[in-house]
Amino acid sequence: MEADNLLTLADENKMPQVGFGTYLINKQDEMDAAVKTAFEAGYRLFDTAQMYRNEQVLAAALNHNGIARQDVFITDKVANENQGYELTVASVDFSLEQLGTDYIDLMLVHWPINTKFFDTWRALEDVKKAGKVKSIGVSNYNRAMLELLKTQATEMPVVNQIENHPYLTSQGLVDYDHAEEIVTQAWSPLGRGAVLDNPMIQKMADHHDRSVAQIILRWQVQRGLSMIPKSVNPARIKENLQIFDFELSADEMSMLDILNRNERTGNDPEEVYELGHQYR
Ligand SMILES: NC(=O)C1=CN([C@@H]2O[C@H](COP(=O)(O)OP(=O)(O)OC[C@H]3O[C@@H](n4cnc5c(N)ncnc54)[C@H](OP(=O)(O)O)[C@@H]3O)[C@@H](O)[C@H]2O)C=CC1
Ligand SMILES: O=C1CO[C@H](CO)[C@@H](O)[C@@H]1O
Repeated sequence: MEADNLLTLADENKMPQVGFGTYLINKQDEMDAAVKTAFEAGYRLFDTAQMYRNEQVLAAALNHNGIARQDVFITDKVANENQGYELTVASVDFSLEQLGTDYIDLMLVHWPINTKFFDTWRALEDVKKAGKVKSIGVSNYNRAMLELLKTQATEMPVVNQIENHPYLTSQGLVDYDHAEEIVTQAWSPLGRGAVLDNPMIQKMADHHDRSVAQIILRWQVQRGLSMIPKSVNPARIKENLQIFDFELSADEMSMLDILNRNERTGNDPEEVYELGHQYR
């Protein structure tokens, strides 16, 4: 895979820092158009999940656009309902079928669930050993969950995909991930639009002649995070990757850092861990 801005993961695999989120893109024509624009704009990472029910749609879109498997990095996630040892292994096989491939670049545990915690991870370690996935990671894990995983894991996750944007900076977790050589990857990096009308970020955007989204994504790049913004709008798909040709000052970075409100748009990982419930 040739791509700009590759990060080297702890297992030595390479992953693009900015990827393309596909949640809620389920119609084939919409996926075809989004993948075309994204690939042409330079995206090489595509983020899907068993829960999104769009693995097959994504694979078809790559085919329809003549994009070779080895030219992209595919992230997938084990759905809550598929957790546990046997179900996880079977679900990875099903995902491979849906994606029409014999390997997945990065497979994540979508959410931590107390009763399935170690068995699901052991299954991912084994499917990696079997060569079905190149790298393994987690999503929505806090520090305590990562510390717990360490007590029994043979190998640790190389990526922790978490909700992260200016209203939910989770700096303590980001620092912990970094110290443990785990790449923090921001989901909903634009807070699903919730941060886009912030008047202070707008002033910064005006100063740089950029959009608010670009300022936020650039802030994440300079914090060292990976991110997977989603858009179906061609202009927005492109602008979300045009963030490597300008820089925010230390003062601008600090200003964005202090906007944190610990405000989630999605589920609280601790609640999911305890209750093992499905998504809201
Ligand atoms: N691991 C997990 O538990 C989770 C993972 N994810 C992953 O993260 C990806 C991204 O998160 P998502 O929740 O989609 O939220 P995002 O923060 O990426 O925001 C997407 C929303 O912002 C709009 N948007 C995108 N770019 C711009 C822009 N430049 N200017 C203005 N509006 C913009 C989009 O609309 P439009 O399409 O019209 O441009 C869409 O409504 C998901 O698609 C999924 O792959 C998401 C949630 C949970
Ligand atoms: O990946 C995801 C997409 O969004 C859902 C709704 O918030 C999340 O629960 C899920 O983790």
